[in-house]
Amino acid sequence: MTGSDEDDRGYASPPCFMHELDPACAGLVTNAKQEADVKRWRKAERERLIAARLGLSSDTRRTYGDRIVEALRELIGNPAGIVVSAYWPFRGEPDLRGLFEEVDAGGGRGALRIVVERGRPLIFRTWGKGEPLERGVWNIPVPAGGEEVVPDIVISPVVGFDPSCYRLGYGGGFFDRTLAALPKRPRVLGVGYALQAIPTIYPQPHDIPMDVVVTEEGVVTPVKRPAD
Ligand SMILES: Nc1nc2c(c(=O)[nH]1)N(C=O)[C@@H](CNc1ccc(C(=O)N[C@@H](CCC(=O)O)C(=O)O)cc1)CN2
Ligand SMILES: Nc1ncnc2c1ncn2[C@@H]1O[C@H](COP(=O)(O)OP(=O)(O)OP(=O)(O)O)[C@@H](O)[C@H]1O
Repeated sequence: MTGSDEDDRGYASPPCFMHELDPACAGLVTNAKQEADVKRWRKAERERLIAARLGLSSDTRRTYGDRIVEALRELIGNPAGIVVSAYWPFRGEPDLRGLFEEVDAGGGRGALRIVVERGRPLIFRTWGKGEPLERGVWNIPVPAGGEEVVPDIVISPVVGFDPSCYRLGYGGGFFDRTLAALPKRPRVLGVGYALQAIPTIYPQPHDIPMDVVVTEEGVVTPVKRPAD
């Protein structure tokens, strides 16, 4: 159909009406793309960092884990009357299980985290050395009994961390959902090896920074962020 109005306009594609959109809505389009980019980047970065961690020999991981426990002992201080949530290590995470005995001996309570369901916050149940465990989601051992508690201190293993102490985890969103849902914000002590330090995790609105991160090299405190 030559000579139609269409041809006379001379455009190769329909005009863009983006400028007529509500700017907030146009922003959503950009944010959705950014979010997808960050998700893709995080997935690749998790794989790289977990592989690097598993690349450490078990002897090295044990030595580093012992140093991390020493620093945590200082940070926790007197555990009398408080609930400290540690974790059951997997995929090469530092093994801090000795802390459960120390916390109990000092008059505190140790607790383990439990995945109730994907997309839901974690819950915490008390656990002490020798008490029964059962297999939870992803086969992570969880207390078979114990009492549901709100921890005063949460020791959180990282896959990666940045200078602002933002945490990259396994991608379930459990950490941030749990902190957002707790009735009282606990002290959050991240733990990892120094090789898990990255320049940024590209923090998203849901990401909540940790108070400190402990590695075999010492304690990282967050650099001030512009919003502070
Ligand atoms: N030792 C330990 N226990 C813990 C945690 C932890 O970080 N370390 N978690 C701390 O919060 C929770 C478990 N978090 C997990 C989250 C995701 C996957 C996981 O395997 N995810 C999928 C991919 C998910 C995705 O990208 O959508 C996978 O790797 O195949 C495993 C554990 C509770 N218990
Ligand atoms: N408070 C929240 N409310 C709703 N969704 C959330 C919340 N926190 C995280 N998510 C969602 O969970 C997904 C994974 O988040 P993120 O990449 O921060 O996981 P992660 O911190 O690496 O994982 P994990 O905490 O399980 O170790 C994201 O798509 C995010 O939108």
